[in-house]
Amino acid sequence: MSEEARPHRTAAVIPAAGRGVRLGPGAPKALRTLGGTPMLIHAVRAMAASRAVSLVVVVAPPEGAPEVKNLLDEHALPERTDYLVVPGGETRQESVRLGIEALPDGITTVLVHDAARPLVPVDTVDAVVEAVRDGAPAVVPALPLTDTVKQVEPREKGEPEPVVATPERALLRAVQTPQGFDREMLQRAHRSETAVGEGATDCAGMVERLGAPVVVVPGHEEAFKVTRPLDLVLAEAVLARRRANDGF
Ligand SMILES: Nc1ccn([C@@H]2O[C@H](COP(=O)(O)OP(=O)(O)OP(=O)(O)O)[C@@H](O)[C@H]2O)c(=O)n1
Ligand SMILES: C[C@](O)(CO)[C@H](O)COP(=O)(O)O
Repeated sequence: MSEEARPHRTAAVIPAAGRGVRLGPGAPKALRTLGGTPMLIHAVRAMAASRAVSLVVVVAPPEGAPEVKNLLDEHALPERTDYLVVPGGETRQESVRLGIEALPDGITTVLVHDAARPLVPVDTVDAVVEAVRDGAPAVVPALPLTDTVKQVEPREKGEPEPVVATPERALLRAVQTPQGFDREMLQRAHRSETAVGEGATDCAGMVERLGAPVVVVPGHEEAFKVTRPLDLVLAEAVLARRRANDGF
């Protein structure tokens, strides 16, 4: 089948195998609740809300895969959305690779979305999918920064760190997820020794290491990552406001 005739099929891979060390003691972060529902379920629903997404691959904590499968069975997804659960790895990058390896034939576009970004709006998801379908091999949603950023020479904790540069803030963006990819490009990045390795904190950065173009579309304030305890307070407030606005 020619490239033009190939139907687009989109899957979302959700790495959810992290511990959530920065959030503090408790269950693995993806299983902690937000408004009474596990964060992971919010993230899965956020992906399934896009009509483009026909499959969600959840990468679960290795020992928690059966529990995650039960959770997904309990919380209904739209009928058009299938899901798979696979056990994760030691790092986010490894977990994403395991998720990609589980993708069936026929998927052409892949979203990679942190379980730790449970509140991303569907418009942001759709904007990413659209940009990939329009031909960009890698797409990231991102926002301009509000703080000024300094590059430093790292020192032991608590020691003053010398500043070496102040990048021009107007040229910087804070990158969110879901990040969207042409499937072959994402697979190439995860199989490449050049792309895999130290300092690659997102998949788009790995694609950049291959010399391929990555483009930015507007992100959303509510797509923030739940990383520290205060983020959880904010996430509860955003969810409560949404529920009040929706009248349930
Ligand atoms: N071995 C890992 C580590 C992280 N993740 C996932 O990658 C996403 C982004 O990672 P982060 O926010 O750093 O989560 P944690 O690694 O859980 O957090 P921390 O670094 O505080 O432990 C999360 O959905 C997390 O579950 C994963 O699937 N496998
Ligand atoms: C992928 C990411 O969310 C983009 O901002 C981020 O790099 C993940 O970093 P983490 O340290 O694994 O949370």
